[in-house]
Amino acid sequence: MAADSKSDRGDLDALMGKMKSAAAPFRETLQKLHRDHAPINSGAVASYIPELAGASPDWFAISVVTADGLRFDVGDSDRLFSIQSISKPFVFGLALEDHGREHVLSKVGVEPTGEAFNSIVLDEATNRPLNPMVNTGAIATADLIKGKDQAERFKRLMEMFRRYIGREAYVENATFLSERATGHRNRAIAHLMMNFGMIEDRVDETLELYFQQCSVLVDCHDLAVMGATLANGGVNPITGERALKAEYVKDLLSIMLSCGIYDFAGEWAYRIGLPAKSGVGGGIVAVIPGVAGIGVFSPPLDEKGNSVRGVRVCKELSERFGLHVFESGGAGKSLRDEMSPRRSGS
Ligand SMILES: NC(=O)CC[C@H](N)C(=O)O
Repeated sequence: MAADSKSDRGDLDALMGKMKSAAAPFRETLQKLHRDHAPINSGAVASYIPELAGASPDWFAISVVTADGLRFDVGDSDRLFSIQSISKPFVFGLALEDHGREHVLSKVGVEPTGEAFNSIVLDEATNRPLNPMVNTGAIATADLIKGKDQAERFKRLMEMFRRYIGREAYVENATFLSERATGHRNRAIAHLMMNFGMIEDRVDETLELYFQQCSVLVDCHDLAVMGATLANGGVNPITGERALKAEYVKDLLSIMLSCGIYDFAGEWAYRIGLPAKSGVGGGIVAVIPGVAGIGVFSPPLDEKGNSVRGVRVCKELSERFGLHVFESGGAGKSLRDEMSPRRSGS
């Protein structure tokens, strides 16, 4: 997308949150981004979970929420959909809070798989799934969530999502039941891991919890708030409530950067360079550390299970604003520093 440097500057100001009055040009940029990407008609809506097949390929939203609480929403930004795999880093964060880093890492690794999200590959040398962003590792992570019984584990999960999205979190029952009835591959994965002693023997409970976390309803704006919460050191910038201990924010972001986009993660890190997570419901959350969260929602997926429009919108935003976390300009003097009013002291 071509744009003169003057309007880029205005967009940047809005993104920086330095002047509330500069918000309008950035909103226009997002509207144009939405208009430009709406005609894309490649990709296919996920259907392996029957309930997802009813999504319209035309639903499309882009949201950005800055770490200091400015909000930008275009398109179908309040249409609810199931969070699916985007739940994975956030549940991983709760497991870290429940057990600490070393115990969690003894149960699930942090190596990219280069495999599809539902791959059955496990690290037999260390007796762990490879990372918490693929189904094996996410089921092992759900196994770690503490609670005296299933109800309490579920409540703690919902409470965690509430802190990130700033309102009560709900599971969409139809999606949950649909995946529970058809999730034979995940069931097989869980039993295989139980056989190897990678997870405890409450396998049905843990699978329920995993299917429930995937069925949490969010809209695109919620995704941006979740991303902004991570961008803001774990504190939800809209409610001011802490959702994650500050010490674990980097755990989530590093694993999102290396493993969040499955077998496209390497290319994503190279080209787009933002910690991110996608889900088969069509959502993508991306984080500009210290600056903002980005949410994109569009159900048609590419062959790797990532939203086609979502990947393209994130790529365009990253290139246009130089958002790659390793953007040249110097480690200490990066654009990110300039973009954060608090860090730059302005
Ligand atoms: N990539 C995804 O979003 C996958 C999540 C989905 N619930 C599954 O387990 O298959």
